[in-house]
Amino acid sequence: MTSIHVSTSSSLLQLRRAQNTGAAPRSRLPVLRRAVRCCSSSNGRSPDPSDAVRDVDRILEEKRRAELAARIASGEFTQSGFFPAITSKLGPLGKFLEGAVSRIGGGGGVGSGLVIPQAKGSIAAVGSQAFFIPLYELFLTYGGIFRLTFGPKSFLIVSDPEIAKHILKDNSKAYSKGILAEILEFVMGTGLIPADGEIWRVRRRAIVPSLHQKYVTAMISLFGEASHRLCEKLDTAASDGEDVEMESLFSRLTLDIIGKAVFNYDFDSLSVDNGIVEAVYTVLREAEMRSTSPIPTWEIPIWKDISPRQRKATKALKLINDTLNDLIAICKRMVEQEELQFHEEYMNEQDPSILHFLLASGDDVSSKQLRDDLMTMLIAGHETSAAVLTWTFYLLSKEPRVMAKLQEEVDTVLGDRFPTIEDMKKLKYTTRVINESLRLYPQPPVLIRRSLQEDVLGKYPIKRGEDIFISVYNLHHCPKHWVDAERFYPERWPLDGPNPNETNQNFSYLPFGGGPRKCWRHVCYI
Ligand code: HEM
Repeated sequence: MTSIHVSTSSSLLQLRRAQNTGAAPRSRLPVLRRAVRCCSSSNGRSPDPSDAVRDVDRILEEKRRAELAARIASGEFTQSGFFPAITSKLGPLGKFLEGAVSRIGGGGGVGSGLVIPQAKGSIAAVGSQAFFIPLYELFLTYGGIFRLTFGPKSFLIVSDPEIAKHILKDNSKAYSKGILAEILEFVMGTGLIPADGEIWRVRRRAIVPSLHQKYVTAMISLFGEASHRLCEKLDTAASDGEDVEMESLFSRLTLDIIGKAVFNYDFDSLSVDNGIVEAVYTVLREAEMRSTSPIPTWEIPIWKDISPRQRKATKALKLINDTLNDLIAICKRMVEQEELQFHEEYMNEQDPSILHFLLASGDDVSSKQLRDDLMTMLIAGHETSAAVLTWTFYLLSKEPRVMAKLQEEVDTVLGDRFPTIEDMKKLKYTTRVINESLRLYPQPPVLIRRSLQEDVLGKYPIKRGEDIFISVYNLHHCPKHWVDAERFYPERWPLDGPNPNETNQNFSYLPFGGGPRKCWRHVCYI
């Protein structure tokens, strides 16, 4: 059998750009919406797309960028009306900025003669694009740190690796998660992603040890089984000549995996649409809506009771919390009955989940914190992984050369087997493909922070309370750092070299963040 990761022996995944449907993106930050067509193929390799078409695309893109840069540089855009204009074009992030700006105070100038460059004007020229594209254009014009100002409020956009390193690592204690924590509070509470200070320190120390080698080994088997179920679904679609939406399928795949990996729950969302899956998506959509709403209606007491959307969200959240409570109770009973002593590499073979590890280690079952952490892992692990898979397959569909090379490696290393932890180390080119996909389309494309005290960023002093967006997308596309930055080229990192990360790339590459708040996924990143 010839297979690539979640692809199938008889399926050729041809991703094609969905026409602009105007549909709102489902996730909190906009992710790729692509349609995928499955059709039969003898060997799973796609034919070369027309070079001519690609050349035309490239020329048009270059022309569009040149025009936009010229318009920004000419001062055509005026500051008045800039915010509504930019926010309408930044998609969910833009609305999020607008909403956040109307809700929180902030902004602030600088305390010395040095003034951070300030972006001005309307961005009407950028058309209907994901928000990280206009932020990139602004970065090319205004540099590694600039201020987006809207009346008395403002945000700092950071695209400079040194400044990113300073905020994320060297002086990380001086920054909190700011707006992110405010927006996610209703769903994640003080879970590991939004938490700051002592709560974060205590919980990170409790949870990260659960990701030991034995757990990762068990998880890789789980990934294989879940991916196989997806492959079967794709094979059926292929033989029926059916269109499938890969973003949705990858979301279901990662939800199924996270459910098992974190609390031993089988969502089985690839096969059925049950109430809990819908509840998870209702809550995710509510988080997205809250991040984009200019008025926080959910804070108005009476509104919660009369708004059908609010009532639906509250009901969904209750269903998830009740389910989590049941799972905690079941797991607690298992822990009480087992004779296994807790130790460093503790793992219950029937239930290797993180929840089981935490309860066996003595975590407080009745605590809201435990639920917040479980919910955080459910959301953090599932959305990001689904988006990375979708973008990677999109890129592969555009580069048959890379696809063929990857497929050859997978066939050689795996043949017909499911992958093991040892295989992961041998899948070097496959890893580079994912590294490169994460470079071109990082998830999330921005990291959000707020300064807790005065600080100096680059040469600019900043005040306490500044809201900061570190644009990972800009860092990953910076033409100064990357040769041929827009090209999908996994070979840019030699196979016998180290795995690229923020340290060996001097904070020009940080798909998993950096410093103490880095994604713990890197702990098990092989
Ligand atoms: C390809 C997949 C993933 C990507 C690209 C990714 C990316 C990131 C990034 C960039 C951060 C840093 C956020 C910040 O600094 O504000 C982060 C943090 C985090 N991620 Fe991931 N992540 C992925 C998968 C996962 C999975 C599978 C889980 C768990 C099941 C997870 C759990 C977390 C947690 C708990 C944090 C917060 C860590 C802390 O603050 O101590 N992530 N992730």
